[in-house]
Amino acid sequence: MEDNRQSEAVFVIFGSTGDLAKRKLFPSLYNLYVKGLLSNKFAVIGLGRREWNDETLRGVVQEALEESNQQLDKVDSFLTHFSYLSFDVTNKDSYKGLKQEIENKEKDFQLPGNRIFYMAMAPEFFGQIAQSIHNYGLKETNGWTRLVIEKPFGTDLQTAKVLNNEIREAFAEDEIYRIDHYLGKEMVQNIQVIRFANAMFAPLWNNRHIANVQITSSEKLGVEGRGGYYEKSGALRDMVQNHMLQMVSLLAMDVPLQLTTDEIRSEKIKVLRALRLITNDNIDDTVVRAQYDEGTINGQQVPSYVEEDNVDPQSHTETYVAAKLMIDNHVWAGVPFYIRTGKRMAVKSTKIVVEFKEMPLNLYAKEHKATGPNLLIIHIQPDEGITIVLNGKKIGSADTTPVHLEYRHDSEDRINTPEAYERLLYDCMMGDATNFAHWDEVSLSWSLVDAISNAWKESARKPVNYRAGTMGPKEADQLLAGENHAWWPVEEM
Ligand SMILES: NC(=O)C1=CN([C@@H]2O[C@H](COP(=O)(O)OP(=O)(O)OC[C@H]3O[C@@H](n4cnc5c(N)ncnc54)[C@H](OP(=O)(O)O)[C@@H]3O)[C@@H](O)[C@H]2O)C=CC1
Ligand SMILES: O=C1O[C@H](COP(=O)(O)O)[C@@H](O)[C@H](O)[C@H]1O
Repeated sequence: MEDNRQSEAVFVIFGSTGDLAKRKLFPSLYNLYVKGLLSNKFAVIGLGRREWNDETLRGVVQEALEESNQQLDKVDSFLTHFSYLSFDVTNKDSYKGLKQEIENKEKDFQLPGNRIFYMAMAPEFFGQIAQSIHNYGLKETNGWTRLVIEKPFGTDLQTAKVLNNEIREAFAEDEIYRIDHYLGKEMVQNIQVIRFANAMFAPLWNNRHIANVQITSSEKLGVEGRGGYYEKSGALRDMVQNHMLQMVSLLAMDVPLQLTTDEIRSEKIKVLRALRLITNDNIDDTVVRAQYDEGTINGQQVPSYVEEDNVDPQSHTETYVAAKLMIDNHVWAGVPFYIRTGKRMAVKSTKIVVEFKEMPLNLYAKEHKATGPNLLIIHIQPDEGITIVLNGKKIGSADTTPVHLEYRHDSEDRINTPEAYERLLYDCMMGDATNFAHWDEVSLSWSLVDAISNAWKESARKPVNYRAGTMGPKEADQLLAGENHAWWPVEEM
């Protein structure tokens, strides 16, 4: 039985009139409510500058639930927990009204004083909001207080440090929950179970048996009206700094002493510390940056990146990154971790392929030349599951053939699979920060990303182009070819 007392809290959503709140936060809270994981004792205070009232917000929440195809049988009681306060985060006087509103809701719903402040707003406000929460006494309560912060956490190491210092003046590290929604995905969370709960993988998980690891996160979508943001971010900051490096660290971390937040984070941090630095000297051999050209997606002609709204026609912003990352430690020396991510690619897919080394002497390979390496494929999205690729005998023949052992979640499992945000909100209520990024992870990731970004500034090479609707530029194939490796065709797996 889950401990519902932990979820007896006020959720204060800064930016409740925005896109994230509507598409992700309201449906996730509702799912938790329907599943009984959110106690009946909770209140949500939505904030935004718009002159809305409680009814307007409740109407928007209801619309959000209808759009996300929820069963609406509990919606009326759910909505009674929502209220709205018109609020400008830059106006200090607003916080006095917010304090009063929180206290009123705590009285109305008989809450013990637990408060979650969720920043679903543009990052330039994060520091200021955290400090005002502290300065205006919103943390003075008999319960706990937690701060949930959306990405991006800074735009480089320097800005991330400034932001972190501002936040840390108001909240302790263990009160801060930095969202990386990939850490809420079912199969990303499954990486540790696959690795640490299976005798068949644990002894093989090192440079003696693994040839390379490939992580692909491809999207069909373009920048979808976010050109202004994306111009400054590019795929490097948008996807690599957070989601891709989080997956690398989960795949390469050593076995933690225990499954606690501190132990797991500490092992992940060691991986990030061991990442080989990228410099002007090795950038051209280790990282490929590219930008999409026009092309065809789902049978429709789509424009090139530089023709998108709010994008400079001369832009050099990368919409695709592929990189060969080396982890300079005892376990992984010599094993490339290849990552690639991009917009306007052939498929929407996130997959991890672990390629095992060939046997020293494989008699069948010699005879039949048809054996391939063993693979472990972790399907993160849209399909969820794992595939193990082995060599087997072709039935009725002496030839060998690849055999796929598949486990995919069936449709019933998938209906019950919570969305990433739902899991993360739940973890935050329970005080479990394991699947949130610690400051050390954020800062180490920024160090690598800054090194790449600086080397790009110095490099004579500009981004290459790839046609929209493809799996990226040929240069990304060359990145692997030098090591006699090739990208596995995730679009067909
Ligand atoms: N949308 C998404 O899918 C994702 C978003 N994120 C992150 O989530 C955060 C929010 O994104 P998103 O919802 O898309 O952004 P939106 O632009 O849709 O919403 C911004 C929100 O901020 C509020 N706001 C802006 N200025 C003020 C102010 N001075 N005082 C009070 N409220 C203000 C707006 O309310 P009003 O206009 O009423 O003032 C609105 O509710 C960002 O950090 C983004 O990077 C991360 C991953 C995915
Ligand atoms: O954080 C982000 O992630 C999405 C991709 O998320 P996914 O869960 O659909 O794989 C990406 O589209 C967006 O640009 C980025 O900000």
